[in-house]
Amino acid sequence: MKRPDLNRAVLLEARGVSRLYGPGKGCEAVSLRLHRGEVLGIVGESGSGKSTLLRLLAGMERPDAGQVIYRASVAQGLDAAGHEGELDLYAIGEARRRALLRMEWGLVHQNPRDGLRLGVSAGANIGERLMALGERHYGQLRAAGQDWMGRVELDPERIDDAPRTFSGGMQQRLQIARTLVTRPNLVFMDEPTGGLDVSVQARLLDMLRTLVRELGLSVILVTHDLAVARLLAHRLMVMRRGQVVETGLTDQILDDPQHAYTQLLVSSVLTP
Ligand SMILES: Nc1ncnc2c1ncn2[C@@H]1O[C@H](COP(=O)(O)OP(=O)(O)OP(=O)(O)O)[C@@H](O)[C@H]1O
Repeated sequence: MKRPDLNRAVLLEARGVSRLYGPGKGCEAVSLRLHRGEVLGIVGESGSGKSTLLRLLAGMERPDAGQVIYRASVAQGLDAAGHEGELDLYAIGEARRRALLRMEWGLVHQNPRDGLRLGVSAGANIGERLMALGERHYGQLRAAGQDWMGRVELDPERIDDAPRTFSGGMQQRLQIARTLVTRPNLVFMDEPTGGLDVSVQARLLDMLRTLVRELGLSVILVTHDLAVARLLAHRLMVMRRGQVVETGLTDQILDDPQHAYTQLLVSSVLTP
């Protein structure tokens, strides 16, 4: 991925967030900044705390300490100066937090079944998020469903089919369409290609890369797969036992890791 413009405004910021389930288990005093239009990859071996951090950042689990700040004004492309539009995620109410996730953010789960509604059609899965934003016109909802099925390389003719009739890779594509149709200001992805066959993974990754670039998405990406991180992320944060051990541009981290743990990770010794 191209070198990002680090002068871009900060969209999401974590200040010393912690959530520990036991010593070294969870996430401890993590600070980070995600700039608008940037993909930040959080990498580390299984159990290093990546998913815990993602839940804290996405407003799904309250940290024991620290703050998560979302700059709504930056999301809307407005001036980043001042504190206007700055939301302290855990100081606002639960309803507002949930609304953010529904209306402004997107979440791609590792398992598409966690992100889809299996009882309704593919088209309804895509249209539903638009309806939450106020779109009521049936023809437009259907057109958006077909358009997005095409964009994620699903056959638009299958718009009325239930997701459970799709393969795992197709379900993941549908989940991505459902997430991105509303053009979210911030997207969280948790192992988006995990659990799929290698050949299916490669195509999906290629498609995701294109969408991220075309839409200029701001993404927090959790993955243990360094090949996925290499392809999608501008910057990486390496976690070990709940702490950040190294942060930097993706190519720097992967080609010239400084920390001994990152060196092991990159040399594949620790990757499953
Ligand atoms: N709700 C919870 N209650 C107790 N322990 C938890 C909970 N969630 C996570 N943990 C523990 O915290 C540690 C970090 O887990 P986490 O899922 O964040 O790691 P991860 O890097 O995402 O790993 P994986 O890739 O395997 O999901 C693990 O030891 C896990 O067992």
